Amino acid sequence: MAATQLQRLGFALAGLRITATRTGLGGRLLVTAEAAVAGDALPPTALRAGDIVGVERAGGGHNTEALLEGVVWTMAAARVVVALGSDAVVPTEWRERCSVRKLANDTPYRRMLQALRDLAAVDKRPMLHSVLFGDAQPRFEEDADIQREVEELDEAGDADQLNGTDESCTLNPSQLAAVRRAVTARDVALIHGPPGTGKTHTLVEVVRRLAVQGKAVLVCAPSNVAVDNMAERLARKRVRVVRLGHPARMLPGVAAHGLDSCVRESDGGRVVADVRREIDATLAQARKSKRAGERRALYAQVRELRGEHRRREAAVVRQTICDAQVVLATLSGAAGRSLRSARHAFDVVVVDEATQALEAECWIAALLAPVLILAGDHHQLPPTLRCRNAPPHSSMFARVRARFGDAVCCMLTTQYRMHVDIMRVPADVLYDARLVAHPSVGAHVLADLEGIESTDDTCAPLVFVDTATAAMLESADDASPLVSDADSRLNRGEAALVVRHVEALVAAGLHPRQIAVISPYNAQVRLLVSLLRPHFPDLEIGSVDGFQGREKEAVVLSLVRSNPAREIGFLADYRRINVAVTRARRHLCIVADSTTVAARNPFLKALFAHLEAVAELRFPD
Ligand SMILES: Nc1ncnc2c1ncn2[C@@H]1O[C@H](COP(=O)(O)OP(=O)(O)OP(=O)(O)O)[C@@H](O)[C@H]1O
Repeated sequence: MAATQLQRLGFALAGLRITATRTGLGGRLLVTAEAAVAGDALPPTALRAGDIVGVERAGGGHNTEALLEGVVWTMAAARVVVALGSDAVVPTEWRERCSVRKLANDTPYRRMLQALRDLAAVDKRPMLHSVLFGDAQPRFEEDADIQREVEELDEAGDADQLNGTDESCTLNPSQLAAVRRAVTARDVALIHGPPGTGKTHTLVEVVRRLAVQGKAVLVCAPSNVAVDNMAERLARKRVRVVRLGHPARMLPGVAAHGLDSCVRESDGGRVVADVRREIDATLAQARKSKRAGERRALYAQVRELRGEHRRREAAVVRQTICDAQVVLATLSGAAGRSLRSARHAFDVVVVDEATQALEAECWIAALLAPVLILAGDHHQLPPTLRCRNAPPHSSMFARVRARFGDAVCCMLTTQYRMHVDIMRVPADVLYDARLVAHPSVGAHVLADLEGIESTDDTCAPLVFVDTATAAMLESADDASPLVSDADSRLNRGEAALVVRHVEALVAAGLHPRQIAVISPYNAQVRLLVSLLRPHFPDLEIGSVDGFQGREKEAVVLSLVRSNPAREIGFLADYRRINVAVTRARRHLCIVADSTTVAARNPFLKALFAHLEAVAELRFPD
């Protein structure tokens, strides 16, 4: 498709001119492109920092060979900066007219496939693999000396916290048990963290203790955000971390711990930077030179310098990785070039959000160390698979847990988020009634917050607006141009009720930033955005799937489905409903048609019975 057509869909920027090139971190060629008319803003686009894109000459849409692949480095109103490979040369004739188009990214897929091939080629199966295949029991250190060391670390950790050298909260008993189990694992350990139970907090402590013991630790997660979260928290605990990955995909605060940045700050890195400057100067000279012979010689010099740059940089990268106590990367990033070429041996690999990773992604991690620690919650949503006919799958975490149960898995049992009424059904039905609310949150409601008026809404942790008698039927989303939304549904009646509820919460004194409006259906999300965003720009409105891992003081949930056939589509996945109802801290309002949705599976049945018994009930007409 031509770049101009793609531009209309938000996937390309056409008619650009290149206004600057310079060598950036990692020897990448940073290309700045602006609108052809100087000073004009770029058209609206869906391109974001971190996207994989191709730079091509204008009209080059049919010739993918003449496309330079790179990553969007920064995006501003008037310019886009793309990081190309260190060997890239942008032909002079592209400079006046070029396009940037988004490319499909099959790297994660290729890396997973490679991990499975590597797994198949393993000669002598390590014990970890035997346990992961279910052929051997997981083992834990029972050696008295090691146990004593673990206890000493408990005491040292507590002392840090008491002395104020560690600003974080102490570990509760289930967290402490999970930490002890994880640091004594000889092959695999699982940490099961239901919503709000401090899974990441616990995992950070596991990693810190392993680092103190002198173990080389690799920390992974399926998403960049989850990796950055771990990196930030570990750095705050003064653990020496290095975060692998493209800086354009890291949170701004984490980029300082990025490999590029660590390399740049090192002595060897400064020499590399000198070589880079020499490359830029020689390139500029070559571009200016009018004599073909001289130009050829200068380009040859650039090639040589680039070789030297690569060699020196590889050595500094290797050293930086070896010097770090903890290396962090996405699961896919762990299969990338920097780690492969560093050939660094890790003692332990830790994977956060492991239930959001595909089994094959987890094998990337499992191939990199003899001990694997996975943390997650198999009762929340698994990764999204775009293939409609994909067979049902479970994560490595869920599979290993099903095989070995409590022999391998420690569950965190105190949650620090929800009022007990909000927590009750997930706690009883999914978490074996073992989940309890910490006293600091168990009874909290919105009215306890400063400046919030006491109303029926702000004093109620649970409100159920039942549309069963109101004939508010769902409809299909005919307006969406996207094929993927063909099955999406909306419900205008529910949307109006959601608007009314948000208005009431704001009138009682809540800041819109303290509220989230969520729905399982994208069409309903779009409708709610159109109704609410103009009045409440700070209100967060999104899909249930996109809100996993997040929380707000108040959540308004619209379940949408209302039809005579009582079809509930993907609401039937109890994990989606679990995520939806466990995001609120003090107030959850559910807008739904009980006749359509209730009693369709044991979880929904228990949820609606609980709503009828405990929630503040409303019946709109
Ligand atoms: N032992 C503790 N004492 C006091 N507060 C705690 C403790 N452990 C965790 N918390 C608090 O609980 C909240 C959730 O912690 P964290 O972000 O680690 O949880 P999580 O389980 O990773 O979250 P999610 O449910 O989003 O996966 C944080 O505000 C954290 O400070």
